[in-house]
Amino acid sequence: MKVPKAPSSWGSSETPSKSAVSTSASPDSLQRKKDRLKASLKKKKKSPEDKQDGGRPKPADNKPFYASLFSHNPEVPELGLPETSEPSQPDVFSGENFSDLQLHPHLVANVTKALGGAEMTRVQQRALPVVLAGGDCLVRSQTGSGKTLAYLLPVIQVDFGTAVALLFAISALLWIALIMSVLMLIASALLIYGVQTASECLVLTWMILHGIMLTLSTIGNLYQLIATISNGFAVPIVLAVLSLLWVGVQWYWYAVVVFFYRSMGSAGEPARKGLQAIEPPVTRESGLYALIVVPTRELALQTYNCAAQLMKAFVRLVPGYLTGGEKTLAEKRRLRRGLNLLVATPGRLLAHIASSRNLRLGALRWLVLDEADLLLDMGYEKHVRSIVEAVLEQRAPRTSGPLQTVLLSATLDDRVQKLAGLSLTDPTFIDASSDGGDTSRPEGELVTPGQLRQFVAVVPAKLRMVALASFVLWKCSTRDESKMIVFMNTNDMVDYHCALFGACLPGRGLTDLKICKLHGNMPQTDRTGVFTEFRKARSGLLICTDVAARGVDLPHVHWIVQYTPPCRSADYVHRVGRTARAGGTGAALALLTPAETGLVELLREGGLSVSDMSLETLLSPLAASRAGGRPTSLEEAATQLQLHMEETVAH
Ligand SMILES: Nc1ncnc2c1ncn2[C@@H]1O[C@H](COP(=O)(O)OP(=O)(O)OP(=O)(O)O)[C@@H](O)[C@H]1O
Repeated sequence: MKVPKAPSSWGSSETPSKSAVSTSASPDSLQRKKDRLKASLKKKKKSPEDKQDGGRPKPADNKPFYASLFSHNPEVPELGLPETSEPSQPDVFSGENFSDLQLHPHLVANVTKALGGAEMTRVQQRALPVVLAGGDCLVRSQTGSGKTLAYLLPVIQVDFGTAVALLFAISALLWIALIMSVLMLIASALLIYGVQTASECLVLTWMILHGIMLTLSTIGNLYQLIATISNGFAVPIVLAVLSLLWVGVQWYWYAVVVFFYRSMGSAGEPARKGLQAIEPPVTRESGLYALIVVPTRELALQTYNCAAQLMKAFVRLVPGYLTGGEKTLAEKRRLRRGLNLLVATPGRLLAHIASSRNLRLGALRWLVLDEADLLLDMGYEKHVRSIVEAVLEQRAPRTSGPLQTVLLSATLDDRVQKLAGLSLTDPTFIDASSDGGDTSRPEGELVTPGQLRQFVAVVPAKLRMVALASFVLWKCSTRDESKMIVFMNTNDMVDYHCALFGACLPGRGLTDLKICKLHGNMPQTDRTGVFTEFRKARSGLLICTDVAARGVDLPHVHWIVQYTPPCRSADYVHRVGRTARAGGTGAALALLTPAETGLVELLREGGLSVSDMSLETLLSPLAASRAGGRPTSLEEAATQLQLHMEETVAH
């Protein structure tokens, strides 16, 4: 495999030179190794080629080859962190079920099936009633706590009020009566054809009685007519009332039957109607009712998939998505055919609002701004403002009713509050980001799932790549914990390490490990392919930039590794939030150079509990392996792996 050369900005620190000194980190062992190495070098006479090559030794004659990985490294500071910390129990669930909210049964069934459980998370339990009631809402919650459903369910759902439930029960009973009547008709037909049994005699009796009632009713109506004509009073009034009641029952019956037919796909009058309950029924021609704006393409695709799954039972409703990187013409075609719910990234959405006649916002009832702080971080502030303005301008409130806006954000800084001021009217603030929804929580406090185990390892820059390779070999060879995401800061780093690990690691026992990459410089089709594939996979290694750090939901990820530290402690929280989602377990490791240990202090100040993972622990899986049929030391094993990687790059 062709491995790109290391980008110059970081290549020097990532690719140690091959010199002939090997030491370990502690001063004593360092000295011992130096002595041993000097002794072995004295025995070896330098060849002319060695001299030409700056005096560097060559890995010849089956002699062990030492690189300078363990020498001239800066001192690793003592962080004073505990070695391990016990993860706490997941605190994300509320103890209440989706069915407690009287959502449409089809929707509850869909959600329960999709999630494999019916219990709501805390943010869902707090936000769903507010959003269902139709009010604007500002939601803050920890990563992976299920915010998406907190707004998607009310948009799609139909309220199932008590009165409606009663009517539904009555209509079910009348249905039973109707079915019985049909059965009786069939039975009487059989009777006419000469088939007689005891039950058919009963049917016959019922039919005779029914016939008598109908006859009496007809006579009564006739009598009423005659009596009215002859100016009588008492009898005609009684008969008129009875007649009216009878007509009323007939009409009620008719209404119930009609209602029941309609309720096969929907049910009743909601306090705030979801898409499925709007009258006249929403079809793809009805226009756009719900608009969800998200910052990244992956998140758009993921939210669209979630909506499409929930809307499965409601065949008339059509969801869609618009993201940058897709073909505009295909998107225009999709818009022309009609969509009721649209998930979009801001840039492409605005382009369509400006240029596409088929994207009309006049009927819009729901506007959702998801990951609002990231939208602002990514420089979409102007876009979002223009989108909100276009919505307010194009909507026809008289026909479409009030606009409901939901804004979701991990942080609530001034910028987010300004955006909330622009788009929300008298919003309810829901903070489910900490136990008990403590809204007095300081803004700077970092919240990660309690069940997430977090580690930092201080690793000299030269050793970072081999430490990562060793960690991947260690964790991805065990079946239980073999889905891992590694975050790096640049696209070039992702390309380089993905190609390098893809070439080197399979030969070291990870033959089945799927290694893939994701960054913003890849074609959209590749990005979508990788995202979809890694989502479905039970194991694999994804090397990526922060394009996958926010909002994306990649199930069953066991380890998050931060190969380079994030720019802000909030970004650390988002990265590690790709594991231990929705009450699941997970672990995170940040590799820091001695110069980067300031992050630990930031995390501690933010209230996070991180443990120490030593370099020896990281490399120990290599030392346990056998090279050339004999056990190797930790340094030798690490050096061999490093050289293997260097030679792969060189050839
Ligand atoms: N009630 C629930 N029970 C079990 N799993 C759930 C529940 N609600 C959501 N999930 C699952 O939790 C995962 C995270 O959900 P979601 O992506 O909505 O979280 P989020 O809060 O938006 O995360 P982030 O902050 O990373 O954007 C998804 O896989 C989703 O299917």
